[in-house]
Amino acid sequence: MKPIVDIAGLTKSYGKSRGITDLTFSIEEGEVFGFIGPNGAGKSTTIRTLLNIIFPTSGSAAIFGKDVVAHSREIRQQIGYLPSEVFYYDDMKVMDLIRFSAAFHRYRNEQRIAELAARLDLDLNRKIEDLSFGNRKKVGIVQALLHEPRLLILDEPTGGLDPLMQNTFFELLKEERAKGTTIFFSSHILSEVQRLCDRVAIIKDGALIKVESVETLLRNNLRHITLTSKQPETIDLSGIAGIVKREIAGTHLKLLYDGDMRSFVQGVAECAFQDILIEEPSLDEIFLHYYTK
Ligand SMILES: Nc1ncnc2c1ncn2[C@@H]1O[C@H](COP(=O)(O)OP(=O)(O)OP(=O)(O)O)[C@@H](O)[C@H]1O
Repeated sequence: MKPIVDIAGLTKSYGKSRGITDLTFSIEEGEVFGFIGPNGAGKSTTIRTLLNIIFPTSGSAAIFGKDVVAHSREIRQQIGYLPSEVFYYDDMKVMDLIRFSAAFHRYRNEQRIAELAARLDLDLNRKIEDLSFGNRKKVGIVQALLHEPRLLILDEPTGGLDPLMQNTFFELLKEERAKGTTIFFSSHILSEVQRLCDRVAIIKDGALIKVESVETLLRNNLRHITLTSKQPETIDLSGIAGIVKREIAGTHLKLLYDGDMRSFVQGVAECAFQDILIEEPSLDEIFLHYYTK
């Protein structure tokens, strides 16, 4: 079976400024595929090139087996796209904007619009200009989902949504996935991508670092561990394998640990400490530790 998104040597430079360089990867039908990288890595540039909003400098991309430049309009009909920043004609009512979008996709299902709006707690009768950033994002989500597209392309979709709304949004995506919709989802938050995606492409400085299954990514156990103690220098962790970095700051012993958490907890159980904090490392640290050696 042909991939639903097929990117080959895709390069976009903005004059002197780097955009993306020689990206090659593909997404299979039905996959939830994460696109992850720090700010400025090139995620939006890739997505905007796929949508033919900007043109590639070299290389090519195909969606549904069709070249994205030559067939952009017909491709767009079957895509739901949520841009990272949503700009609208402020003077319009939410409902009018959504109907306009539905008409572009030749989709008539007022009930689906009402259902999505209710799930997201979005008032369809408000004017766009009266909406907060988060509520504008919800309008974008309804627009992206309403016509039940074959492929959803979401650029940093959760920005501006509060945690409760993020949960609702993830529920909606799971329902779409269950219908067989392919989802391409960019983010700089690893935990968010882990929550939903089957595979991820990792991008940094405009170049692809790796395409990896989330399962493999999760097998990486890198964690920040902070032990609080009156005398952190007396804590003896010599019996624990996998401590990558160790530093003392005041009453804190800060560790970067790459190993089995049960072994760590067992090893540290007899030590004199008052508190323990275990945190996920930043994406940059994961890149540094696993991918740029
Ligand atoms: N219109 C533009 N003109 C010039 N340079 C640009 C333009 N858009 C993006 N760039 C540059 O291209 C690179 C990739 O930017 P891009 O917005 O694609 O990254 P991103 O991964 O989406 O980041 P973010 O998470 O901050 O949105 C950056 O160095 C950025 O400065």
